[in-house]
Amino acid sequence: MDILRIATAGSVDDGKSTLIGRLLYETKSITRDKIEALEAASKRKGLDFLDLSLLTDGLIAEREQGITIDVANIYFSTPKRKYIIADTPGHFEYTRNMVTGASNTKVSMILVDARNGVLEQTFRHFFISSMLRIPKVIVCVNKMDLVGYSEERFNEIKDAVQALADKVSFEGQEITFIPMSSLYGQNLSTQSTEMPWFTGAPLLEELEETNFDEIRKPARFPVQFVVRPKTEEFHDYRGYAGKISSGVFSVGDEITVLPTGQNSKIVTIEKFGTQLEKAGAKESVVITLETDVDVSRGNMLVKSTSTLEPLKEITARICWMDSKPLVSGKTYILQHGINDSKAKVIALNNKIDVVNQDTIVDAVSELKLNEIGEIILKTAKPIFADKYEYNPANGAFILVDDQTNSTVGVGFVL
Ligand SMILES: Nc1nc2c(ncn2[C@@H]2O[C@H](COP(=O)(O)OP(=O)(O)OP(=O)(O)O)[C@@H](O)[C@H]2O)c(=O)[nH]1
Repeated sequence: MDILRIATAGSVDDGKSTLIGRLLYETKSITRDKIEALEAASKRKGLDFLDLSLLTDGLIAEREQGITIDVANIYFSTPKRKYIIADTPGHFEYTRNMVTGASNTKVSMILVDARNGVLEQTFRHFFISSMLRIPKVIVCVNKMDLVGYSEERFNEIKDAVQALADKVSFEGQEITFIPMSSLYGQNLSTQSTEMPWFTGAPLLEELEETNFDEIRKPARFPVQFVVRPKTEEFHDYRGYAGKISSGVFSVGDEITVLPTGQNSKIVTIEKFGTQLEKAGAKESVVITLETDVDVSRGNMLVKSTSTLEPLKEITARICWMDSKPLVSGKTYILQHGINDSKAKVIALNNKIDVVNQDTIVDAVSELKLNEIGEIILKTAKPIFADKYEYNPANGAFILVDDQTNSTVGVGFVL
């Protein structure tokens, strides 16, 4: 069954947990015992209605103990498809956690509290959704009950968000606006009774209708391990084990080994002892080749029809995650898939001005915690990355501080 992966974002108290909780409730994704636990927990809080926000994360017990979880994947399904919602609270975690699932996140839901309208966070979330090339953004204008279900207020917010979108969205990105009340279930799984002026689809229908043909991505296979059994029988065997990062490889495909540029042909693709005709992104396989080429851990096999140029100088957009700022001239460890290399920041081109909702500020001297900017890196070893825009699965990397060993930035190749 088709799986749709959704990222959610909003500011504190916009009603994200309530929205997701209600979506689970209305799609009957919650078991009877959980509803009973929810009723009891709501009652203990002195509420005379179901506090659906407690459902999110499926962590009622933990919530009661006051434990907060920074990211949770929530699963539910309808007869049509399965859904995975990545619920992430702050903007910082949002960036980091979205990056890991970014290449297959198809929808980003951005919540706006109808009373507050557009905030700095809205711009940030919009910007990140666009930067991550998420094809569809649904702007959920929530708490419409608190503004009298006003069409005028909805249009005001819609215009303001559209103005942000005009600045940062990419060609082909779809943007949809839905006025809703998560608390009262207006425009969640059914058409709102309070907002007859809204002619669009409710949220669930919008999600169900979302359809993205997986664009053909270039085939990339980072070699994690060379299989060379030391027995007589398998004396000549050479298998290359790893996880396909994007695209599809088939038996008979002409491939090129990076960085050597040697060419060969795929003879077998094996997965857990089964021979496959072809395998695609995220599958862990062992590939054997027709000729004896020089392949070692960290090399990459690509289809010869869509090979790539190894990079030693990388222009990238960086989200900075460390309290110590990024400065020009400093050297970090760049980790791209299973490969790493020393990388020196040779230029800091610009940064995003979130406060003034502008995309570019030139001539910057540093990138502080949570700032996003464009830099140029020089690496000691070649990196086999695609442009993120062209192939997200092979276009992102992290920067690690070699002193503290912590991840200090996430980068997207431009
Ligand atoms: N009136 C009204 N209140 C809502 C609506 N949606 C959520 N709320 C209330 O707003 C408050 C915050 O809701 P949550 O769902 O916890 O918000 P959140 O965005 O998940 O908040 P964090 O978990 O702190 O990020 C709660 O008191 C909800 O009951 C709505 O549509 N209308």
